[in-house]
Amino acid sequence: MPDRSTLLRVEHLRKVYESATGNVEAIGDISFTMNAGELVCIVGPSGCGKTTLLKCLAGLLRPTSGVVEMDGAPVTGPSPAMAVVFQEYGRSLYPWLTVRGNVELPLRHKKFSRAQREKLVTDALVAVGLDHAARSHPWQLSGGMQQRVAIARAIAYQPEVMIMDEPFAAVDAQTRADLEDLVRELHTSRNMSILFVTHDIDESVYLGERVLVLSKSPTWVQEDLAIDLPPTRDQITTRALPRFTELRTHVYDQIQRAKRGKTVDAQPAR
Ligand SMILES: Nc1ncnc2c1ncn2[C@@H]1O[C@H](COP(=O)(O)OP(=O)(O)OP(=O)(O)O)[C@@H](O)[C@H]1O
Repeated sequence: MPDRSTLLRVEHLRKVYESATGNVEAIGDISFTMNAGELVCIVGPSGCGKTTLLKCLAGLLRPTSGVVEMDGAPVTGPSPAMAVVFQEYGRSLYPWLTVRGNVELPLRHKKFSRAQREKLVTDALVAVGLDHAARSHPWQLSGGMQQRVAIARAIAYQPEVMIMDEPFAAVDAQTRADLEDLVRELHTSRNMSILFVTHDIDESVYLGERVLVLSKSPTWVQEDLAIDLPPTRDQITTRALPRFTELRTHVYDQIQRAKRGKTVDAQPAR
């Protein structure tokens, strides 16, 4: 039985960027919770503050006000409980290290024996289907394979939550579908808690157990939608389900309303 206790709590989060040319209120007032073992997707109009939100959650940016808590403790800086996978895999991997070296690097800050480290790295590379490429360098791999390395690095780190910021935006459609299935597989087989930010409405519905739809900036949570699709998902059959179409249409409609700045009645997707 998966553990479904509260993992992440965000309450009245607000972020204002201050600069000489004026202040930008990126996040108005965001509150939500995420349970351990959940896969939650976040979508919203372009520029609505998704990246700002993730940086605040990951302790990379200090909120102007409000609270972010992991396991009941306030997040005040980068936390070993979280691993972040960014869109720009090219810039997040070290070209002079091998695939294995890249995955192993963050583990050097944890108190593992060499044997434990090697086991974690091998296990993570197997999980992403890259054990055969352990001795290659990132620049010898395709974009999709490089993003798998970044994901392996996050898995090996054994975070309590993996935070992904539009991780597949820069890969081709076929690779993207494979990587989406990898994320689903990590979630279902390892019970990984994943917070996944995407521009792509279909991707959010295909992946998520919940989709948080954000308003336009200054941002709040316009809808917290339960995705009641079967947990075993498949690119062809799941996307062909009438319920998939209903849900993606509903999210699309919410985002159109968000762009127009309309207040939305929390109509369930029926
Ligand atoms: N460092 C900064 N200084 C000032 N304003 C910023 C800064 N970073 C982001 N912003 C502003 O905050 C708002 C939200 O930006 P953010 O990048 O978080 O949105 P996003 O939803 O991730 O964008 P996109 O959909 O384009 O990926 C935007 O108006 C942006 O211009």
